[in-house]
Amino acid sequence: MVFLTSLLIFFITLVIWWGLQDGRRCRLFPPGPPRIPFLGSILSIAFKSNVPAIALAKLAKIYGDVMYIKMGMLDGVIFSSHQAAKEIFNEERANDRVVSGFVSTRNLNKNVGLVWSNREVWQTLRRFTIRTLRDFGFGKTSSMDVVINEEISKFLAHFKKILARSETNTFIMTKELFEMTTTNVLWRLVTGISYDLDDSRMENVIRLSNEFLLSATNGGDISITFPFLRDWFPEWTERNRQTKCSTDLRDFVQKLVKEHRNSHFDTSNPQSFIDVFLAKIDLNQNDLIFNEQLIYTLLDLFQAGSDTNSNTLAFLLLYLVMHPHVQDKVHKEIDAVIPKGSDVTAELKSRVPYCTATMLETFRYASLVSLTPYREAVQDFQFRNYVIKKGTAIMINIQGMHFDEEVWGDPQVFRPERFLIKTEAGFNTIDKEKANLVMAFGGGRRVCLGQNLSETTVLMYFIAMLRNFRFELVHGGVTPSLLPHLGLVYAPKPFEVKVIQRE
Ligand code: HEM
Repeated sequence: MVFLTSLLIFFITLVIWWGLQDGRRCRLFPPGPPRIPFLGSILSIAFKSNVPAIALAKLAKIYGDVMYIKMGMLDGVIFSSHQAAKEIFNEERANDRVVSGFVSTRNLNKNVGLVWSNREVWQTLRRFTIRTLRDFGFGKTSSMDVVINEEISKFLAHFKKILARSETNTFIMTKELFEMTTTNVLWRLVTGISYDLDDSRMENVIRLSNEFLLSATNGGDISITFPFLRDWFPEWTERNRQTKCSTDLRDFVQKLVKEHRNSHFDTSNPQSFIDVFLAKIDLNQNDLIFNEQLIYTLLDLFQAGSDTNSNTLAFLLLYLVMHPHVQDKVHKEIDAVIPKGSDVTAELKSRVPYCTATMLETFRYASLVSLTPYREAVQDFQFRNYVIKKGTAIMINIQGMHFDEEVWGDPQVFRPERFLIKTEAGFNTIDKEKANLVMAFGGGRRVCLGQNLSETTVLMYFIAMLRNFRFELVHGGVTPSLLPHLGLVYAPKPFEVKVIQRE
């Protein structure tokens, strides 16, 4: 009994001591939910929602748009309003990425690639990549149109073959449908290669990339909140799976570069991004450009670009199936604006406001990347009246902002009309102010490098698909779920759909 009482007193003293220390440590930090030893605020988050970004958005309504959060061993500040995001995007001391947990596993603890590199390496590679890809047509509407249209034609033929196999014209829609074709668009611009849509080697590589992206959570991933658990329980914490996927993906890219060097490579006449990179390596003009950086840059472009566009298109079809009146309006606009037999071009964008609004609403509603990949405070700095300490993770809650009732009014409703305003002449046009509130691609100096390509690809595939088909719920079938598979990039759950070929 004496022993138990002493233990209880010891425990209570320890908790009080911890509380005092914690209060002193966090005195100047932004406000946040209560913390307990070891777990921090994890329970407060878990009680709010099983979707971390939604839970954090609910807490932000209580504690404010700049909120301190302790998750296990991670100190983080969550930015939950457009104003707060804008302010932190301008903060030079919050531009680095946090490199730990699954990121360290993937990048072997090195400062490499585009997405998770920092400082000079990131600056050099980002500048070089944007410039070189632009030379190969990336971001230039006319060249992208040609590539995308060729891939769309291949894809439509492939899709019709899939449909022909079904007597009832129904099939299970998965995000895989668009993966190969949208990866081809990107990969052609980066490597010059376009794969067959049933190429099994590429299918396998895309599967590995998916597996990696779905193995981690966006917001409080255990590999970052309790990094030591990765060494103790590599299977349970997904470390083994992530190591395997990363090794296999690296092997694929290494082989690709080798094949490229052996077969296509001519320094004087570069045909793709890889060629220019290899030429730079050979000239050794910049000691930040070397083989390993090429491997990780390609890996980053591949992983950042393959799942994102295809998942967006799958989400888009899901929303159209669930909202047939939106699909009717899309069809009406396409039929009125695009003559039969003509190509779908990016230039059309200004003439299809309803389709553009539907795409924007999809970016908002799907919130594919729910929180921006964590950034890190590289030194202590003052933000509003608070101090953000060196090493704090900076998280911008994209999904939270996309579902903020004060901004959108009815965020749970899929309603493209929210992005439209009428011109004086009575035509619909995109409300630019509203469109700028869609944060799907992040912002500031680390804004998504593929935004332009994505918007063009998604819009052109969307129009091409809807011009040819109508998508409907299967009568008597299971109602599709709007809830996504969680992961670093959200994915729609498979759903059954009936496809009707349009005249
Ligand atoms: C629907 C499609 C896409 C979405 C929603 C998306 C979203 C994002 C987001 C939220 C970020 C983080 C930005 C930040 O920290 O502020 C990002 C970064 C990035 N994205 Fe995308 N992305 C998409 C497509 C692509 C494509 C097609 C590419 C390929 C070129 C790409 C390449 C990158 C790269 C390289 C970064 C890292 C940028 C940096 O840290 O400097 N993304 N993306």
